[in-house]
Amino acid sequence: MPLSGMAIAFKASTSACTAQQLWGHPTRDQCQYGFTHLNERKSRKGSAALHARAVSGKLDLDFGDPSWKQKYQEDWDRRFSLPHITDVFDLEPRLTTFSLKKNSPLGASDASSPDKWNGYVNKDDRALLKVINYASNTSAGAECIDPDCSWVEHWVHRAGPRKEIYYEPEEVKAAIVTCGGLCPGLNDVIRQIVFTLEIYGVKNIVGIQFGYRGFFEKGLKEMPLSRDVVENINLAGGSFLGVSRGGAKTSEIVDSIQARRIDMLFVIGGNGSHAGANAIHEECRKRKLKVSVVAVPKTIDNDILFMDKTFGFDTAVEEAQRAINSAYIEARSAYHGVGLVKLMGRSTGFIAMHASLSSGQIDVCLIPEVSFTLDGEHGVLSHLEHLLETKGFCVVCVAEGAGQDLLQKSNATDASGNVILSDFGVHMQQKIKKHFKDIGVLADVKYIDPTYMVRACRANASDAILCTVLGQNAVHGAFAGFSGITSGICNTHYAFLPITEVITTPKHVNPNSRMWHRCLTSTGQPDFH
Ligand SMILES: Nc1ncnc2c1ncn2[C@@H]1O[C@H](COP(=O)(O)OP(=O)(O)O)[C@@H](O)[C@H]1O
Ligand SMILES: O=P(O)(O)OC[C@H]1O[C@](O)(COP(=O)(O)O)[C@@H](O)[C@@H]1O
Ligand SMILES: [Mg+2]
Repeated sequence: MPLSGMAIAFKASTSACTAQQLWGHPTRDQCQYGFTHLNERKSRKGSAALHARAVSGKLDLDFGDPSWKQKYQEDWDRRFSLPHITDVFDLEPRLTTFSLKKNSPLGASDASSPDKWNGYVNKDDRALLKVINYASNTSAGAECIDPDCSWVEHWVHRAGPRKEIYYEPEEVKAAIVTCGGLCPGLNDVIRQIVFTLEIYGVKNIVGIQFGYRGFFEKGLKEMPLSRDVVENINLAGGSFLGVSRGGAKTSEIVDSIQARRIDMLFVIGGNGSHAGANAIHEECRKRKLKVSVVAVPKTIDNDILFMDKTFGFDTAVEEAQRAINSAYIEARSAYHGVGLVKLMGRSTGFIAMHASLSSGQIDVCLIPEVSFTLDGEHGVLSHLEHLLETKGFCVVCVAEGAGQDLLQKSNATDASGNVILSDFGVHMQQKIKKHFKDIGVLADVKYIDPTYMVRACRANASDAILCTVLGQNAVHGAFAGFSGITSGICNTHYAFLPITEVITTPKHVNPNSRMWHRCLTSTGQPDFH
């Protein structure tokens, strides 16, 4: 039943559990290292009962209750249900205009013909987020909910094109914005969003320049986008639209969305941009604007919850390896050479860990999630001494956010409110130089900081594919009527998730994960305590 003009009727109230309520949940510290975090509490009868704390912000489980698992899963399903424009508007969908069958497209002209092409994702299709059944909570990397570490299903919604859509493509104005720091693959995502929108039949596509700023800063004009315009933008790094930090004025942004008559907004960005996208989505709902806000997670830091990886991360690791290799060559070729490389990752050590693992040339990898001491018998410096003595050289990789407890804290923040960190790379370089000078041992320290080189490059093949899929899925999500969602890869499957769930806290390296253990096995570094 095609719906011409898509008349809009508002619903009296939104669903019982609104995204606003979810957004109000307290930060879940357990998300850092798993889904849950157990704390022990005395029950009224005096026996010790284990309760899962804050699994859903409010859920308090009693594992003595035989239905705890059902309650947990119901809560999970509620949290991961996708906000939809029909939560606010009474709307009937129409058959999609997206078909890859060139001679028999679905849609008004062909609505009655049976569609034999199984190219659509059913609204109830889901993917399992976790597949390991941990036999014990002492298993490596175990993420347990109850003391027995019972198997619990965590489902997320499968991404992809739906057979029914909630927008008339010819009437749609779609906007794309890229926010935060640069990341390899931004242009690939922009390009695929434009391509896919055009396949649906959208004619009015614009780019918003320089992040959220483009919505309100005078002089920043919308950029008309089409296949012709974006055809080759993936051949270069950076963002064709420009990026920026700061300027999070939600009401002004939504005023601008309203004035420009934007129906779909695609936000490509990291944690901060996602928080912004969700605020825009909420404000649009409040103003009863039929706008789908769909995000695509971007960050070389790979710190977005539930995602296997974010686009740009693979490329960043590959580039980082080049810096590590140079540091290795310098250190290897010098008498008592010490190569030191600082890699991005303000609160997470994913790039440092993966680049250390992939290069195989690192002796010491230091990340924010794992504390260490520099001085003393068990400190990093004494280990470097040992390495110079035994193998004659060494290579150290540090993540930007590592060792912040050893440095003077600064209260400075960037335009987006992110804390500006003290430079641990420079500190480490000075400490190494001073240490070897003090003990009278020659050390030739070569420090490499490839920070911006790592993220200003073009996406590699694997990231280019990821960007392609995520960009396409973002458009499918918007046409399917979702808003306040993001598109990601979760446990090897492409999924839609509510933004509220992915921004509760940044994802971190789990020091008890097999991956970190593999990194330690590879570097051979001891505990620095
Ligand atoms: N909590 C928030 N609510 C609304 N907007 C935000 C929030 N945090 C950041 N932003 C905005 O999102 C944009 C990108 O944020 P930033 O932290 O710089 O990058 P990233 O999205 O990569 O994490 C900026 O314009 C910033 O003002
Ligand atoms: O110097 P800039 O542009 O503020 O960027 C530095 C930051 O960018 C990052 O890559 C993170 O960027 P995002 O927040 O955009 O994902 C951090 O690792 C680093 O601290
Ligand atoms: Mg960020």
